[in-house]
Amino acid sequence: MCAHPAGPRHAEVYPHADQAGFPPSTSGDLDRLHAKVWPRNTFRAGDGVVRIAGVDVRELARTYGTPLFVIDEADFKFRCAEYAAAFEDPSLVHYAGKAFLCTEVARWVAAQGLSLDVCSGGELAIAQRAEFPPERITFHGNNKSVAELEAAIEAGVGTIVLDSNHEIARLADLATRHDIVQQVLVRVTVGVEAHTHEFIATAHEDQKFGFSLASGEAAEAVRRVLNVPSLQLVGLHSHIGSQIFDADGFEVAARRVVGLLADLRKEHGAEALESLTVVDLGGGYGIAYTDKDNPPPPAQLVTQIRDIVRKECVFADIPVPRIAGEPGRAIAGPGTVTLYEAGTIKDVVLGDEGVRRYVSVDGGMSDNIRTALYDAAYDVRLVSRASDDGQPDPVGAMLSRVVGKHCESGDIVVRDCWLPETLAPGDLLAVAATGAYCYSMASNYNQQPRPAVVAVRNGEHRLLLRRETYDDMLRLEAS
Ligand SMILES: Cc1ncc(COP(=O)(O)O)c(C=O)c1O
Ligand SMILES: N[C@@H](CCCC[NH3+])C(=O)O
Repeated sequence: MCAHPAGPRHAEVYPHADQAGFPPSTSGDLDRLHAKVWPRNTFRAGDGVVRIAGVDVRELARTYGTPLFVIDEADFKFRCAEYAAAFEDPSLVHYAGKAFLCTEVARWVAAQGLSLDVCSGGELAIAQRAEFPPERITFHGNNKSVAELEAAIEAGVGTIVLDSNHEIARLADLATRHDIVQQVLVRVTVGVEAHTHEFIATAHEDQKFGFSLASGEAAEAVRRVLNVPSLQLVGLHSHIGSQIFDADGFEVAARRVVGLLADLRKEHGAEALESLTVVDLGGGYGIAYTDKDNPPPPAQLVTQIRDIVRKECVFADIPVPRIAGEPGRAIAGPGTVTLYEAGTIKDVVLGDEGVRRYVSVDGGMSDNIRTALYDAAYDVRLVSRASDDGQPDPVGAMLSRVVGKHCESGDIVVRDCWLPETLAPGDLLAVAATGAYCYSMASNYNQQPRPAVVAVRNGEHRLLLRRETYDDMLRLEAS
């Protein structure tokens, strides 16, 4: 064991330590749970063991096994309420179910008065199972199938966001055949380069979503919709990307959408656009994955966006629309952690570059693909005990890499982090802020069953999704 985590040994052995930030200088630092990164109701008790909403993580692991997604229910609901207040009307907040959706979560969202954004027949099926009020459902997607569109109509989905000319034709036909008038939004590609990872930016010209504003496609889509009696245009939509911290991209998007609105009014007149009362600026609100991330509070960002829309509308002399949004990550992400059990631990000597400690856990890229896909950063902590285990000797910190159990060297959960030198197989690790796009992007790679999901609240825990079994996977075998 080294004398002190910040001692010279670490500077020599880990020249690349800056990737994980400075080494923690005390066991307290190693064990710290930064408030902006961890679920609101998480704390490390005097015995060193972490409780989430009053529930001991060891009890969760014993009861449900690991890997395990643990949702702080109150945290999720708090964030729903925060966005409802920021948008000044809960129904204008369309929780993006792609971040994470199961029946119980859909019920929470419904009970909070929020609307729900679904982007597939499968997400719609969960919403229906939860008896989510259909008029508060919005259906998204660049390639909704005819069957999905039909299911949406039959479910009475409130709005469908149109994404292509083929879809306008398909939906017009289906709505006519069902003898209904379907409310729709037109998704506009505003040409914004959002400051985020290339794979999660969605409003630059060269990608698959929406109708281009610059080329006139968006205005042409509106013309088409206005000519179809079975479709009613109720709004314009824009989504610039995901994990965005600053308002600049949203502001440009808002300005361009309002500009289009003004042009449309000139072209078609106020009466023809009477029903067009909503501008939905999508989701994308960023969250803190590590203590280096500083996302603005929802109210601040939403207010900035709303102010821009109002100002632009006054300038263009058009009525101010209702402003809707679609936060997914910002509601589901921060309140969930993934619990893993540490397995094999290897110290790999990197020549002149020191040693890298590989800590393997019992999950990996099958329950969190984000590190491999987007080079995402996460905060990970030992949670089943204090680093020093109550002993007086200071504990060393090892620059570590938390990896999964898959046959893939890119199977990394946390690329660089400091973990106690005393970490041993059987210890529990928790990775913070895994509520969005981890379970929902999970796979069965290497025939790994998907983890269970539990909710914790007021010292109690309950299962939301059970762990997959080998039988669940084998049931697909046709012979
Ligand atoms: C149309 C649309 N709305 C909302 C979201 C949710 O985004 P986020 O989870 O970043 O808030 C997405 C995903 O990026 C999306 O594509
Ligand atoms: N799945 C992405 C975000 C894309 C969201 C859907 N458009 C992520 O994990 O960050």
